[in-house]
Amino acid sequence: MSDLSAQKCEACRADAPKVSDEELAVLIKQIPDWVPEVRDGIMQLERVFKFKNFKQALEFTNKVGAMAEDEGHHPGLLTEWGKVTVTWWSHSIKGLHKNDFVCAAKTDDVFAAL
Ligand SMILES: C[C@H](O)[C@H](O)[C@H]1CNC2=NC(N)=NC(=O)C2=N1
Repeated sequence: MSDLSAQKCEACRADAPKVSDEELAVLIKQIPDWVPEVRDGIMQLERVFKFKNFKQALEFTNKVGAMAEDEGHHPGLLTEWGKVTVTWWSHSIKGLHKNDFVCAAKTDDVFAAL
């Protein structure tokens, strides 16, 4: 468990600050497999996880979904044969909040524990 994944998501209101470029540079080092990407003008974190078949991909998807419900913070999840694309961003601020880095780290932990 990393320093990030040991944290809990906090309530994120519309006026919460987005992670700055400097903060992003520090945080991303703790989740090196995630790629920051701007989509539809919104900065997001994305990682593709590979599996042997659809069943394993779906099992991972459900575990990430359960973690997200527990945190009250929800990702984009695209489940396909042999892969799941997970995308984290904060809808309320249309960008990245610390919560997204916490949940990306927790997603890594879910994968590592399979
Ligand atoms: C009302 C509810 O708490 C909010 O809509 C939460 C739920 N999950 C969320 N998930 C994400 N990724 N961003 C949000 O802003 C968000 N808001």
